[in-house]
Amino acid sequence: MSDQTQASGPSAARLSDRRAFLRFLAASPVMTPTAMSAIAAALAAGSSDAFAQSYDVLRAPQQATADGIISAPEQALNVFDFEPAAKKALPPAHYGYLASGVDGDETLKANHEAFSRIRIRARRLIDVRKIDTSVTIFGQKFGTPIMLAPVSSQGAFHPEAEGAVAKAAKLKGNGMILSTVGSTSIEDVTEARGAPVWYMLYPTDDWTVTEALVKRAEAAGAPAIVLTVDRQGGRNTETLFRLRREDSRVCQDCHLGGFANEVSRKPMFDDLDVTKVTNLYGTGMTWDYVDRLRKIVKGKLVLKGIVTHEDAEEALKHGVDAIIVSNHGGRAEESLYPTIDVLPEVVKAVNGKVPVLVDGGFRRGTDVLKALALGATAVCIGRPYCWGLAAFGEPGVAAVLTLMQREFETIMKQVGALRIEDINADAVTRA
Ligand SMILES: Cc1cc2nc3c(=O)[nH]c(=O)nc-3n(C[C@H](O)[C@H](O)[C@H](O)COP(=O)(O)O)c2cc1C
Ligand SMILES: CC(C)CC(=O)C(=O)O
Repeated sequence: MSDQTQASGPSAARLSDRRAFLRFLAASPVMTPTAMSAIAAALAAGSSDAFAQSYDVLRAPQQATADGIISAPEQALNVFDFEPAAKKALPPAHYGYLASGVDGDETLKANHEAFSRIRIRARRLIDVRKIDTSVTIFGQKFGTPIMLAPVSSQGAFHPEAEGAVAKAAKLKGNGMILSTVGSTSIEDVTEARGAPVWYMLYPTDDWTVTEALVKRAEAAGAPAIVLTVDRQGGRNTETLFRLRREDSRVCQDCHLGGFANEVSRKPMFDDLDVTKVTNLYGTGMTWDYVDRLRKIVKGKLVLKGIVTHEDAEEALKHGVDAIIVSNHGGRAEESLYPTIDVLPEVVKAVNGKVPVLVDGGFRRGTDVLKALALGATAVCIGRPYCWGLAAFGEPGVAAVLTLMQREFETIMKQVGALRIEDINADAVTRA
């Protein structure tokens, strides 16, 4: 297994000093004699899993904080712990921008809730001590099938913005997709990630500008252009508006709104003449636009925001190289089906011809396994890594990625899968 998947926590140096480590464990208020002797035996046997085995007992006493909100990334038990920490760290309007769905947030909530209707079938008596979680998409190998979805304006969450995210993604082996309206240029993100990143395109209504964005992304090495197609109808981000009642300060980074703001401070539009551009979303885009883009994109063209088999079939006809099943994390339309529930119809329509990715509500390793079992090639997460970023910068993002990866590896072993390809429909059933 790569170093991308090792547990964080007490350093290797501390682990190598067995006696000090055992003294440290013995001092823990939750340590039981049985757990203590199991850990001592594992250490004596030189097991590289010693820390993993002891981790459950170790981390419990580190948790308490005065207000129940974590104050360091290593205190987190799961990714949910980062959300209140992000809320505490951010001005209300910035948190509102991150948290918001649309209308009553029904799609947003449904995305995650839907995972509990899918149950996992555990398998026994398979030697799962060594597993491989790597996945290759478009010839690019990642250490994990958990990718980072494009999230705009990350400067609103942390001064290091997408740069911090890219560094954590490099450390943990996650693929990354940069938003057109990111706070950091693709050149800087690529350097921080140490590898090419995918570029998410919001089309403008000036073809010259759109073409220049694509060319710049490809010149920076982006193997894929990800066209987001689910923001054409406008939206009502009510949670954001509610929190802005508490925080009326203007923010150039995320919620001032309007095209001028969105491009004027975003580095991908530097040096471009944007005087003719009036819109990033309501551009009247149709399948003709996909054809036009297909002709100029030299690498792979991906559509993000597909939620029906009809559109998946159409996408294939138009030469698309991959699909991301997405409802924009519940930020586009209200009352949509959860993405995990529409994934099977898209997978069926695509029939293995191109990779199918999915995002929306992924918070647990088990969520990831369920999607892969239902035919996804990889999954993307949005808000969770931004919670980590907002609360603690790069170490926060790294901790979020570590926790999800650790949970994913655990459930992979529990279903007896040694490689990503071993995860199939037999691993899940509808509740
Ligand atoms: C604050 C925020 C900004 C986003 N910005 C973009 C964007 O610029 N382009 C895009 O295609 N999707 C954007 N998304 C949607 C994500 O790419 C992704 O589809 C969604 O966050 C996945 O759901 P999750 O947050 O529940 O993981 C954004 C999401 C959030 C929360
Ligand atoms: C509105 C855009 C600037 C970013 C986006 O896609 C989002 O906030 O969901």
